[in-house]
Amino acid sequence: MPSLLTKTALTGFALATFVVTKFVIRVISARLCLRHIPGPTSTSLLWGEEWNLYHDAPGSHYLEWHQQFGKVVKFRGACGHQILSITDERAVAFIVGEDIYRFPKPDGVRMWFKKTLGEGILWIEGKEAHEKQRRSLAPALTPQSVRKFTPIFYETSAKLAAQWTKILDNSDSDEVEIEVTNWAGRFALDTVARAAFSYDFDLLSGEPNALAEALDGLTNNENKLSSFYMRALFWVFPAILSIGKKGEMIRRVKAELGAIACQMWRDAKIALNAHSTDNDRTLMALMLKADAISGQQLREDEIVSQMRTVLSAGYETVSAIVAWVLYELAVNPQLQEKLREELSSPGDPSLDELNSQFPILDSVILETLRLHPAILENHHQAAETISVPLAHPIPGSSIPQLVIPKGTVISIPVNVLQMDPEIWGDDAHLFRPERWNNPDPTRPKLFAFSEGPRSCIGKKFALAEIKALTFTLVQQFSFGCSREIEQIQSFVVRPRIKGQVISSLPLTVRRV
Ligand code: HEM
Repeated sequence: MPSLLTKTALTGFALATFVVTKFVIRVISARLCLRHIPGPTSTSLLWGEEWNLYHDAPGSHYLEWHQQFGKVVKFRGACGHQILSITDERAVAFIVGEDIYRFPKPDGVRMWFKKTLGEGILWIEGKEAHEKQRRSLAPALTPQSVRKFTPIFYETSAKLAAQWTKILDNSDSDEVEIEVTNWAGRFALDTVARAAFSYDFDLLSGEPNALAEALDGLTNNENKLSSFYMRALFWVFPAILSIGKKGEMIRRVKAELGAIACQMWRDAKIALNAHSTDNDRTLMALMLKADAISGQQLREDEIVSQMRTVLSAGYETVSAIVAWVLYELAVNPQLQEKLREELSSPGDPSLDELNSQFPILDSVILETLRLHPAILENHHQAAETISVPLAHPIPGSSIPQLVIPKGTVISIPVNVLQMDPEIWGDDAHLFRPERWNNPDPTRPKLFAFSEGPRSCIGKKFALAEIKALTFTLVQQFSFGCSREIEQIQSFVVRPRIKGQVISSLPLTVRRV
C-alpha cells in the first residue's frame, strides 16, 4: 500500500506533468500557428532580440525589420518567448479599438503598474472595470477642466522662466548652458501635482527633492545592466519586479506617493463635505464631485492608486516631449524665430486662444510628437486565440487575416507608424512642421497618444501645458545646441549627448 506521502508525491508529479505538458503543447501550437510570419533570426538564445532593442538606437530595429519583412514581424524576446510586431493599419485599429479588452496589457507590464502605482487605470483590465475607472477620471480631464488648470500651467511656466533668468543674471556671460531635461521633469511634476491635488513639490525652486529623484531613478534606466535584466525578464518572470534595489525603490516611491495622495484625498473629502467650491480646481476634487453625483463612491485606495497613476503618467511623458520640443527649436533657428514672431502677442493667451491662434506652435508640437514619441511601444497580449483582419496579407499569402494564438505578446512600434514613408512621404525621417499645414484628411492620425478606448485620457491636459510652457519660454529666451544629441530608451524616449550614458540635454540659453 503506498503511504500518504507517496500518494501526495505522485499526485504532485502528475499535476506538474500536466501543467508542463499543457505549456509545451501551447508553445508548440503557437509556434506552428505563427510559422509563416517572417522576422529576424534570433541573435541570442537567452535574450532573443531584447539586448539589441535595449542597447541600440530606440526603435531602430523595428524600422529595419518592418522595412525588410512587411507589416507583421515575428521576433524572439528573452527565454525564447515570441513577440509579434504589428504596424498593419487594420490590425492596429482592431487591436486598440473595441476589441482592446481581448488584448490586455501583458502580465509583466501589469505587474509593473501594480507594483509602482497600484490598481489604477493603467493596471485595470476587463471592459466593465476599466470603463468604471475611466468614467470616474474623465470629468477631471475634459476641455472645461483643462481650462480651469490653465492658470496653473502658466504659473509653473513662469516659475521655470524665473529660475532661468536667475541663472543668466548670475552669469558673466549673456549665454549659459542649461541642462534642460532636469528642469523639464521639475516642470512636469510640479504642474501635474498642483493640478491633481493642489500639492506643491516646489521642485521649480531648484532645490533637490528626494521623492522626485526616486521617481526619476525608478524609470530612468540610463543603460544600467540591472535595468536591462528587469526589462528583458519581466515579460516571462513578472516577480523580478519585487527583488533587489529596484524592487526596494519601487516600494518606497509607491508608499511615499500614496501617503501624499491619501492626505490630499482626505482634505478634498472634507472640502467636498463642507460644500466648499475652493477645491474645484483640482483633478481629485473634480473626480470626487463626479463620483458623489453618480453615486459611485470610489474607495480611498482606488482614489490613491488613481492619483499615483495620474502623477506618473503625466510626469515622464510631458517632461520628455518638452525637452524634445526645445531641442528641435534649438537646432532649427529659423523656425524658432518664426515661432517667436507668432507668439509675440502680450499677455497669456486663454486655452481657446492657445488651441486656435498659433498654427506654428501647433505644428511644432505635433511634429515633435511624431518624430519623438515618448512611448515607443504599445504592448498587448492575446487573451484568447483571435483572428485579426489585415489591410495587407502576410507576404506569400492572399488571406487578409492573421490568427494570433492565446498568450502571444504584441508590440505596436509607434515610431514605425509615425515614420512610414508611404504615409508621411520620403522625408518622414525629417523634422518638418510644415507637413501639418493643411494635412490630407485621409492621412492616419498620430499614434503618440494611442487610439481607442484606452488612449491617453490626459492628451488635452498634456498639449495645453506643453503649449503654455513653450509660449512662455520662447517669448523670453532663445535656444541653441552645440552638442550632438541622440535618443535613449528609458521608460520614455529621452535625449542624451551622443556616446554618453546618462540622459541629458544641455542647451545654450539667452534672453531675447
Ligand atoms: C505628451 C504627453 C503624454 C503622452 C505622449 C501620453 C501617452 C499615452 C499613451 C500612449 C497612453 C496609452 C498607454 C497604453 O495603452 O499602454 C496613455 C495612457 C494614459 N495617459 Fe497619457 N500621455 C501623456 C500625458 C498624460 C497626462 C498629462 C496625463 C494625466 C494628466 C495622462 C494620463 C494617462 C492615463 C490615465 C492613461 C491610461 C488611460 C487608460 O488606460 O484608459 N497622460 N498616455
